[in-house]
Amino acid sequence: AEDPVTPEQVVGAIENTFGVTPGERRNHTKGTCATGEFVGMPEAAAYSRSPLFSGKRIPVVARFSLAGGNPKAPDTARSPRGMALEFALPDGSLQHMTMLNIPVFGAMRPRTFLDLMVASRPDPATGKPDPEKIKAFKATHPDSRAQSEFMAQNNPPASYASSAYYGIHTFKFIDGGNRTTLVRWRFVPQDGEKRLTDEELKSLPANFLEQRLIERAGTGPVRWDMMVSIGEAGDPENDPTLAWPAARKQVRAGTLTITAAMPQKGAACEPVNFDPLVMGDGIAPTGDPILLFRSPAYALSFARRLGGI
Ligand code: HEM
Repeated sequence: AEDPVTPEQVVGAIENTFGVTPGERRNHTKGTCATGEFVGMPEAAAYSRSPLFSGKRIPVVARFSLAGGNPKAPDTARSPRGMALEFALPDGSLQHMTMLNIPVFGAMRPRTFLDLMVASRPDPATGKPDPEKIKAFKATHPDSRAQSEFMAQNNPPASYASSAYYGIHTFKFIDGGNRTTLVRWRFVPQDGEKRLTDEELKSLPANFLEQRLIERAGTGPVRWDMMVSIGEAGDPENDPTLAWPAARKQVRAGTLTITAAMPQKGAACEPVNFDPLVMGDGIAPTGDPILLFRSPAYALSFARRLGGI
């Protein structure tokens, strides 16, 4: 079905809801830079010819973030956390993975995301979103439910280092013989998943995620296992709101190691546009309308912040 929503409308709606911090990202404005490396496993090379899985050490620039355009969002906020990775592949090309700590997204079409931004705009009288508008949004957008349910049942992470991050979209792995496999990937923390308790949600200060990550990386490497689910015929390919059956074959595709973290100002991740469609050979996008929409939306946000707007 035709969806005439434009990146200008959506980025404009994000700006209207959160305000603009000149020179900064329109979304995921609050964040922390990190650096490290990735080493792929031969099991993944059986599905994808990407140099990511060559077994060589691949330098990584990473950025951890809080969703939303508020640069002062409290680290206890019940919003998604992000992990964005840029891999410098041995053949000179780049691979991006721009993930969230939730397994399913809250929109199957850009229109739903736009409607959420409009519904979340603070009421000038209270400075907060109007609960009636949020209620009406939820009632009219069933594709938003899986994400809200997950977030209601799972508190935010205690540290960026103790969270899993999900690619959410379905991607294609392409092997040396041009055979395509549908996959979904996620990064599972070797530190284990630790969430804030209800008590901590009330008592912790606004800023602790950056400091905890810098301290954790200072004590030694922080690692995640990259896990890949292998799709089967009939698995949803173009809908990021639907999970795949848990029984899908799991392949350990590699290990991400973060060795240092630092404030984003002036650090390597700051000027990167983590466009999820930046891909090397051997990995390709599906027709997921959210995945395809993200690229021009990020480009617009990137152009504005580079222009100092
Ligand atoms: C219609 C859907 C979406 C829209 C319009 C949207 C929009 C944006 C925009 C404008 C940015 C800032 C880009 C920049 O200035 O560099 C951003 C950042 C980000 N988005 Fe999305 N997004 C969407 C869906 C998603 C999904 C599905 C994921 C995860 C699977 C995701 C993960 C992230 C992350 C992790 C960042 C921060 C990247 C960084 O650290 O630079 N977004 N998004």
